[in-house]
Amino acid sequence: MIYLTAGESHGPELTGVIEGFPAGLTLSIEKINEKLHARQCGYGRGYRQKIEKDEVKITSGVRHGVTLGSPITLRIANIDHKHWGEVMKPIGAPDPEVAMREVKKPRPGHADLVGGMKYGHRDLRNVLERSSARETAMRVAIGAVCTQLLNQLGITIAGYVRSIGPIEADGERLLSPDEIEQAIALNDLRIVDQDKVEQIHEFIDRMKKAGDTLGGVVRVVASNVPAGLGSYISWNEKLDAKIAAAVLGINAFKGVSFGDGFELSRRSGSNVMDQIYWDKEQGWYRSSDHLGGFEGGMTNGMPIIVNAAMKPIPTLYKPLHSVAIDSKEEQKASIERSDVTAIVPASLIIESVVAIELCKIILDTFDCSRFHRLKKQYNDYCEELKNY
Ligand SMILES: Cc1cc2nc3c(=O)[nH]c(=O)nc-3n(C[C@H](O)[C@H](O)[C@H](O)COP(=O)(O)O)c2cc1C
Ligand SMILES: C=C(O[C@@H]1CC(C(=O)O)=C[C@@H](OP(=O)(O)O)[C@H]1O)C(=O)O
Repeated sequence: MIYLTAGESHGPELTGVIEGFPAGLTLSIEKINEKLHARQCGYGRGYRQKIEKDEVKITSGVRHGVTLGSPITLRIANIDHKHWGEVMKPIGAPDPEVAMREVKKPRPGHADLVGGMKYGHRDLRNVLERSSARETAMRVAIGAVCTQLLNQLGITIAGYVRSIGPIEADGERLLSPDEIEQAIALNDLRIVDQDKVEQIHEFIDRMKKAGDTLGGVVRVVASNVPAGLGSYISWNEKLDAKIAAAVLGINAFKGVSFGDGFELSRRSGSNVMDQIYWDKEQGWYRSSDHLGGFEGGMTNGMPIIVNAAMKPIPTLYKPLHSVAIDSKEEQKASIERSDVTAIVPASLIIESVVAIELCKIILDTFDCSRFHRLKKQYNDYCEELKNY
């Protein structure tokens, strides 16, 4: 399976194409739209989310709700485009009467300056529009398609927020996907610790007033994943490495770890390795999951635990030092409408890219032309593992 996304933040729409997805999978549009809606929520988001109402339109690869095996095309309209029609029209010369809302003062932490230097753009809007995390709406839609395939194989994935800026809001133990779903349904921060909600709201409000921004850490847990996905044979077959690349492919993500993460490096081996057990009922299992479900680049049958760290949002309403690209005058960076923090939607976005990578490896490992056959092979494989 491969996929591609296209579209500018204030252009007419986002487009995604998935190729190599099996025929015969029943797909729910409602479930895709639920994820898109969830990505728009979360305390700390900016005004743009009040304008958009993300909904997917499927224009190929699905008929009467069932996948055909042909490329699936997904489209999401940018409602905000109506305010940017002349500035962002794909074809036709710009109207000299309309201000083009050019961006000339690159924002530190954004792709603005380097993107302009590399591609020769003199209006940094040409960089900003595609480097914007608006694109993640499409990755969530693609992730939602992949999640439906995984769910039908019994695999579940859930993401939540572990910390926002300096404030920790983590559960003490590893929660089950159901517990995570329940916990995050209770607040607009996707945090497990309900007692911290007020404190974090106040902190985000304070940052907003100060013209500053926040990042955070999220965790995604994938459960009921069979052992042996990925391979130790070559570096580029290691599934943990593929997931890490997918996570760092999300705007503003700067760190990724598995299981107990960097903390593992401070402990002795006896406190890190997940000891091996077997019983007739469940076959092979471990008594702990410090390593986050990976050994030798392969899943080991324990839940996959991915932690991912997001830097603060780079656009500041109290802007930082910059230099105008034409005049070379020292100036404050441009201000574009912005979120204070996007760590809440980010937990769902990371969930989505983990789903995409898991789906890809499953489709690479088993016969992917027909879902029914894939499922049979997959179940046989799981049975074989149990009897090893
Ligand atoms: C869901 C989400 C929303 C974001 N919203 C904003 C925003 O409103 N303003 C902003 O400056 N950056 C925002 N970002 C981060 C930038 O897109 C990102 O930092 C920038 O493209 C530079 O890429 P890099 O941080 O990966 O180097 C957002 C990121 C995500 C994942
Ligand atoms: C549009 C989304 O996020 C955008 C990501 C983003 C950025 O620079 O990454 C900047 C902001 O764009 P705008 O200036 O249009 O408000 C965010 O709103 C979205 O998540 O749907």
